[in-house]
Amino acid sequence: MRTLSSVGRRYGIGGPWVLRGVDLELAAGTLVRVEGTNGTGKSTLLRLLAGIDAPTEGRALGRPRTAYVPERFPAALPFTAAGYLTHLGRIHGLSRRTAATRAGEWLERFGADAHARTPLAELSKGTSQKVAAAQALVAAPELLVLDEAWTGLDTAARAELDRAVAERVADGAAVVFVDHDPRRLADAVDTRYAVERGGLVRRTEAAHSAVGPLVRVDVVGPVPPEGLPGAPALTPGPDGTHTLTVPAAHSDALLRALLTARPPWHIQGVSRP
Ligand SMILES: Nc1ncnc2c1ncn2[C@@H]1O[C@H](COP(=O)(O)OP(=O)(O)OP(=O)(O)O)[C@@H](O)[C@H]1O
Repeated sequence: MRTLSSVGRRYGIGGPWVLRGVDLELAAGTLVRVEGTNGTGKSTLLRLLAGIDAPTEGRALGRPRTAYVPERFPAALPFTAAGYLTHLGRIHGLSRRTAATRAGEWLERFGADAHARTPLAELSKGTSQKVAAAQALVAAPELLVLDEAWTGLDTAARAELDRAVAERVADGAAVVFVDHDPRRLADAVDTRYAVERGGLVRRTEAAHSAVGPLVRVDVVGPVPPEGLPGAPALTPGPDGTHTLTVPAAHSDALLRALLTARPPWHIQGVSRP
């Protein structure tokens, strides 16, 4: 339904390649997680998949009806929350009445119905993030691309977005997401990819939840090397700290690798997440 074929992307003439030689075929009715350390090109990949950016080389094929939630939602548009969602629904081909009904339903599902008539520019960050999620769901897209769409949502809205994703997949859509929580939708993910050194690596091991309990390791050190045991999910923290999360079966090997790394790592703590 959407395919990237030998895709490369760089910004500016002669700039470094952010992605190169990327092949990816999205299938209908699948949930795909994209991982990778900070700045590796996850957002770039998602924008290419969503079709709001074009490859510098290679080809992006397939034109499913697509919706996208960016990392930062451009909220400074002259609409109320409900007006904006209705407008987007109309752009996607819904009748005015259906668009307005769906807009109301999604605002309610995300717990933002009290702000239906609030101008976008006056919404709190959390509510704006709810509108960002709602705008992507209003027209039941065939391809849904979520770039850290859970960030900034309250617990209930995060759970609602999990449900909405599961519904889209059950309805035959492809959903691609990036999220810092390694457990996000772990039971439901069909395929995981990591963006590494400009390429895309398919993760073959099962999703974390399927391999038992997780271990969390808090470390301070340089940017983590690639290829650590257990393919840990990485969350950067303040002041050079990182949190690595791996299946418990890989934690001893991971700790050994961190302790013997050059330059060395300082392990601050090991816990159950
Ligand atoms: N519009 C742009 N113009 C110039 N450089 C860009 C642009 N967008 C991204 N980049 C660069 O491309 C590289 C990859 O960025 P990208 O945002 O895709 O990574 P990411 O993995 O999503 O990062 P993060 O985890 O921090 O969101 C970075 O070096 C970034 O500075």
